[in-house]
Amino acid sequence: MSVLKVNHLNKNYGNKSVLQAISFVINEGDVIGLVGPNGAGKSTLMRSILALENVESGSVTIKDISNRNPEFFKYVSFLPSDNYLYTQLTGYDHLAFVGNIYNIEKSRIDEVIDLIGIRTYVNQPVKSYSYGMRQHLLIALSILTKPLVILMDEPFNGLDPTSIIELKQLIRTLHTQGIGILISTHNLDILEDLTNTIWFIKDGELFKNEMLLDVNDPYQIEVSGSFEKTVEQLMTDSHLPFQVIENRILTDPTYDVEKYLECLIKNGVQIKSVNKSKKNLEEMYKSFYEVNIP
Ligand SMILES: Nc1ncnc2c1ncn2[C@@H]1O[C@H](COP(=O)(O)OP(=O)(O)OP(=O)(O)O)[C@@H](O)[C@H]1O
Repeated sequence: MSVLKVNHLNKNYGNKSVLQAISFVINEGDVIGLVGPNGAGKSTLMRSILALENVESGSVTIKDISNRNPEFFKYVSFLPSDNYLYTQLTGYDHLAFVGNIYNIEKSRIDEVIDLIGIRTYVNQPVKSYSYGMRQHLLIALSILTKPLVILMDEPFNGLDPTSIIELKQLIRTLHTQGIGILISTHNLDILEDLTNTIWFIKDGELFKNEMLLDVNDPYQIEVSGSFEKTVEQLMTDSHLPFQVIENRILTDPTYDVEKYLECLIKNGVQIKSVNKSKKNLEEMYKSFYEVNIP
């Protein structure tokens, strides 16, 4: 079910168009990676969704409630890349403050403290927190209201490997609870681990990854079982170009995949699966943004 709807958003800074007719929908449980080079407009998009920017045109709604209506913020929360915390106050003060605004029970605050694992320091002033501890508090604040959608701007920055693993796990848990998550990050490896849905921003336009799947990508044929000749030998005999990686054969996209299958089946090789081989995200990024590294 669709939750957040962004319709035809346009945003300029002076004469410069930063967002151009951006439209999309975030559905329940979506985990979407938002990728683009520095200055591409990722933060501007998030800030525009949250009505922190005046946009030229377009609309943003959740459950048909506009982002111009304060009720919108019951359902959407933001994990900012900048650390907006009051250093004299404790972590608990922050949670209680937000809890007060939204009438949240103390038991929910306790639940979140344990879920995010900040119990040992939540009563200390934020000025004594490390960067990672502050990030954990921001994450706790972002889920306190049980939002339907969370926007995360560079959530992995400054986290140690343990915290990265924990945050990835938390994102997976939020996903299973049906929360839609839009994550802006430069960390392609982490993103690739979390989701297949990657959106690229380029020159103010949004490109969804479905558009980037290349019809010329090779197939991967996974095989199993024992056979007289090695798979390498079979492929060589068939004069079909191929690569073998463990028990997977990568086809040459200029040849029909059926030819490979015919040859394998004829020789008694068991086919476990046939998939379009997805380029890894770094390769997709390089080809989309025309990054040439000699
Ligand atoms: N307040 C502002 N006034 C004028 N131009 C701005 C302002 N904020 C952002 N911009 C410009 O808008 C464009 C998009 O910036 P934005 O911060 O959204 O990019 P980003 O993709 O989040 O970049 P990064 O990966 O570096 O965080 C950039 O060209 C930037 O210079």
